[in-house]
Amino acid sequence: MAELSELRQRIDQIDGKIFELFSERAQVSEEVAAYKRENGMRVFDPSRERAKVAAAAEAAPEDLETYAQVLMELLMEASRSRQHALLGDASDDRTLARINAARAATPELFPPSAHVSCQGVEGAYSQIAAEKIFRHPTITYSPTFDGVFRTVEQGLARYGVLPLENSTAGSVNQMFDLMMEHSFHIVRTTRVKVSHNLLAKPGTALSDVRDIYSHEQAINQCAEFLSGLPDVRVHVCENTAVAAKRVAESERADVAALSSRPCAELYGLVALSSNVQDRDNNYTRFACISKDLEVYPGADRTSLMIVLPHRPGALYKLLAKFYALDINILKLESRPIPERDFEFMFYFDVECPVASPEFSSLMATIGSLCQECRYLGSYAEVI
Ligand SMILES: O=C(O)C(=O)C[C@]1(C(=O)O)C=C[C@@H](O)C=C1
Repeated sequence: MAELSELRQRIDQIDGKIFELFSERAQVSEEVAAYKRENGMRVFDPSRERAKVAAAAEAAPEDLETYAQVLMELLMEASRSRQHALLGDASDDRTLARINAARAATPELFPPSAHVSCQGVEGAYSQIAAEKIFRHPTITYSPTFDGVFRTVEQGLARYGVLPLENSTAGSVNQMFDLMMEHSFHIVRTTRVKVSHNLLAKPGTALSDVRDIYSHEQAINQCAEFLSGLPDVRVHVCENTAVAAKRVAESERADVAALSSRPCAELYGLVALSSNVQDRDNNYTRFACISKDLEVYPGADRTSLMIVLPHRPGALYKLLAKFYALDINILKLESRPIPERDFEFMFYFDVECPVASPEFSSLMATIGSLCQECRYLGSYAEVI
């Protein structure tokens, strides 16, 4: 049997030849790009690619068919990315044209003040988020998340601020379900440090408390603290500020709310216990939504909602696209699509400056990999 070092030498020689051919292929692909520019042709040619993948499977030994197909797809992925980079914005992709038009029409500066819709009542964490995003927001409150989407959709408020996810409890699933039902764009995101406190009316002792109100996410984030209070019933309500308001307005002296410090002041409550969340590095991310597409300078994140064909490798190919363009995925969430059996919507947040050639290449080609691709916007996150 040959020594491992000898076998590796042979592999190195083969790889050397492969990379020589790979460079040669890239040069020919550049010539194809030039030809396509001259003749007004699109970079992506699906029928040619299908034929190439079939030929790769045919040429490979039977047990290597799938690997050969994947290799061919990756080669063409790299080749297409290169062609897109060379041809720049020559693509006729409509989404890209819409994004570029929005970039040109959006003012340089993010508005310091605006009419903003938030869910809940005064004191909600969404209010804190809105005040981080805008210097002087004029906030109106809607009882539901759906109401915030509608207010923005109908042009009754220019922006809406909605929670997306929490570092301890995960995604706000309802938000991703509502996204499928509404038309909107994302123009900014921010993070708010969340610290929950058990608030009650002055005079209530911790041992008196029988019922606790809060938002589902806050309840999840304080699971350990709540498990230490066995005789207490926990009730879900719209948000943590609503919970505090309900306690303040209650006739009873044995109720409490998991809520924020500002809500204690706002509703005349006192903290029976402070910072009761399971983890101290507890953050919630909020999105600022608008009706029209606005892309401000410095946008380096993009959100997409994608439905993929039900075929082996569909998600893999999409991930390979991000990989080939060196685009980092910040978030990937999947939600079932209502009324479709086990079909899923994939929500992506990716990191890629909107002015980069990689972004143009992504937007010009992503449509070919998806059944549906909805572009939600490109934006910066304010810390
Ligand atoms: O044949 C072409 O039209 C090419 O641009 C080359 C190539 C490839 O790399 O093989 C790249 C992109 C197309 O989608 C199809 C094939």
